[in-house]
Amino acid sequence: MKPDGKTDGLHLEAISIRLHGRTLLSLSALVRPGDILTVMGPSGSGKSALLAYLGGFLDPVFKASGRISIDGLDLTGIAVEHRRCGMLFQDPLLFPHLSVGGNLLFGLTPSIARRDQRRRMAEQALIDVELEGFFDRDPATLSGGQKARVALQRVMLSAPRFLLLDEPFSKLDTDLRQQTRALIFSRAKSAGLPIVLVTHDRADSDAAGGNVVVIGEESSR
Ligand SMILES: Nc1ncnc2c1ncn2[C@@H]1O[C@H](COP(=O)(O)OP(=O)(O)OP(=O)(O)O)[C@@H](O)[C@H]1O
Repeated sequence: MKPDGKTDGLHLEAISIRLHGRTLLSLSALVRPGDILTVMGPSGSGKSALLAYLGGFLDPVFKASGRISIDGLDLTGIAVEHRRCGMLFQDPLLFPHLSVGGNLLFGLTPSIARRDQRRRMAEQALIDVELEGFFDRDPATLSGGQKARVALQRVMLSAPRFLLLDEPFSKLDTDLRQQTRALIFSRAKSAGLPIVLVTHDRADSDAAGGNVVVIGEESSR
């Protein structure tokens, strides 16, 4: 419990997103550390807009209101670069001009100044996802699942306060999808991070623990 009397976690209070005068979504939720809130809804219902609002980079064409806080810290007015929110997308979006290690070092906070220390952290992050020895590899030579694991560790090294996942498993085939999902969920749980997950797949929401909000139902009818 925080000094302001609130429970730890990501609080979404009376979030509302509008587009051209129409309310796309309204929601309130608490996502506790290590828990996952799954957001589902038809195409165009505003799932990505919600993640963008939580991350602090919503296109100004949308009008949004509501309070976002994490562990009692109000994030609503905080700029994207200071929110410390980790994002994973459908595509792992690894930088093609950097090695796997370069991608991981990109995620590390500059406050960890010693180069050897930074490298050790990146190497350990690779070991943690069974990619030992991949530091100097070109990301283009990695499989989809390996790229997803590097993207996850780049995010984790940036010491996020919470994670936003926008269909990060949808391009992986079934087995790999299951494996990658389990890995991401267990890493987030052990780090005590709240997750907001956007997906179209019931298997994802079941694996995430079944805490689901469905948005945009009226607009799909
Ligand atoms: N920059 C923009 N300018 C105007 N309209 C936009 C913009 N970005 C998205 N939209 C519209 O806002 C609505 C919500 O879009 P959003 O991408 O959040 O939906 P979504 O639920 O994530 O869809 P999908 O499941 O297809 O990814 C849609 O009607 C979309 O066309």
